[in-house]
Amino acid sequence: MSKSAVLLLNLGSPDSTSVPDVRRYLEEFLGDERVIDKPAIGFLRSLLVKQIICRFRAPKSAHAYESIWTPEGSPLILTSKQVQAKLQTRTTLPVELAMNYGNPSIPDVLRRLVNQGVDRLLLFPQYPHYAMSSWETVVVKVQREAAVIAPGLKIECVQPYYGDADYIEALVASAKPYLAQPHDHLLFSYHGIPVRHLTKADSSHAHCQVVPDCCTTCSPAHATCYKAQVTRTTQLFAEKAGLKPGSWSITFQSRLVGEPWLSPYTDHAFEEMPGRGIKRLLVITPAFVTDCLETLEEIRVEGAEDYKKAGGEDFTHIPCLNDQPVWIDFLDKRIRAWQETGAVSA
Ligand SMILES: C=CC1=C(C)c2cc3[nH]c(cc4nc(cc5[nH]c(cc1n2)c(C)c5CCC(=O)O)C(CCC(=O)O)=C4C)c(C)c3C=C
Ligand SMILES: [Fe+2]
Ligand SMILES: [Fe+2]
Repeated sequence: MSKSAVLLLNLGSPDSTSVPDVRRYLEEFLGDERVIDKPAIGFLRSLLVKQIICRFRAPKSAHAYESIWTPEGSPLILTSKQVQAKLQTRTTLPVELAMNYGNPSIPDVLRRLVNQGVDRLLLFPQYPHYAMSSWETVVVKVQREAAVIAPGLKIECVQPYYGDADYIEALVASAKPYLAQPHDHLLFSYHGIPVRHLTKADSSHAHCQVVPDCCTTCSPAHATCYKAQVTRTTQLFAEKAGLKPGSWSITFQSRLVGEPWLSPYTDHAFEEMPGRGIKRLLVITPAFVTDCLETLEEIRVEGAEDYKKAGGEDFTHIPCLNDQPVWIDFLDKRIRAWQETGAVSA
């Protein structure tokens, strides 16, 4: 008899905030050829990542992690485990959790599933949008590891759900109490990626950044276009929440130096918005379903500080979906649809 299971996937965190642990984590993460994909020659990339980026970045990142760390560890891992536990109370299928980098690791979880006799697995990336550096890399990693550890395992994968009506409904419901507060503007701050990753993901090389208004002009390229997908999430949110035109905008955060990343940049917006009369700001971060370093430190701590320094008065970050009932409902509904009909998209 066939035995199915579900695997929740997210990015991962270092094991601790010590500089060696953070450096090891960054080396694994940034050493991924789908995250930092230049230079193309493997050993040159490894040299760049290990010797230059991680060496200098690790102490700064360790310090940032210290500011958000909980007594039980990384907020991203802790919340992901809470989601796993809550979801497990809703379904008879085993629900597992793995991180692309660090622990719980993909090979460890695959071994456990094989020992339980699981032969059909639903991957559920905790990323609403496709990006080579997030959705694609974690799915490819599971497939690559499974080919060795669990060659008989049938793997299926929930497709990016950036436009799924249930996902938008969950996001709007979670934001509702904050939208009811007096505010001047709602900023959608998405994790950035290098612009080059967009054009690389467009296999036609004839749409993204070529066609005017490429992200709102219908194209098969949108199946792998991060910018088109975050634009769609935002438009659908604005419609569902009844936002007034001009009362919201999109920016991109968390860029590294060295090449152009998606713009406008979130940190620039925090600095210039108060000068335009935006004194009460709401920030939502839908690229992350779980609060993590990038939301808790970069937005809630650093962002609020920069915004207030520039003359802003009131700054609120709307928490990610985390383990809120609306998010568990969404995950549960998609898992049931797969169990009943094999559907991996809405
Ligand atoms: C080339 C660099 C990076 C790309 C491309 C990138 C894309 C990307 N990342 C996420 C989600 C998360 N990123 C997180 C942290 C983080 N991201 C980068 C770099 C790139 N990300 C770095 C160096 C770090 C580590 C922290 C730091 O040193 O600043 C996190 C948080 C992890 C945590 O432990 O809390 C998440 C989540 C997505 C969705 C994405 C592409 C869209
Ligand atoms: Fe990132
Ligand atoms: Fe586009």
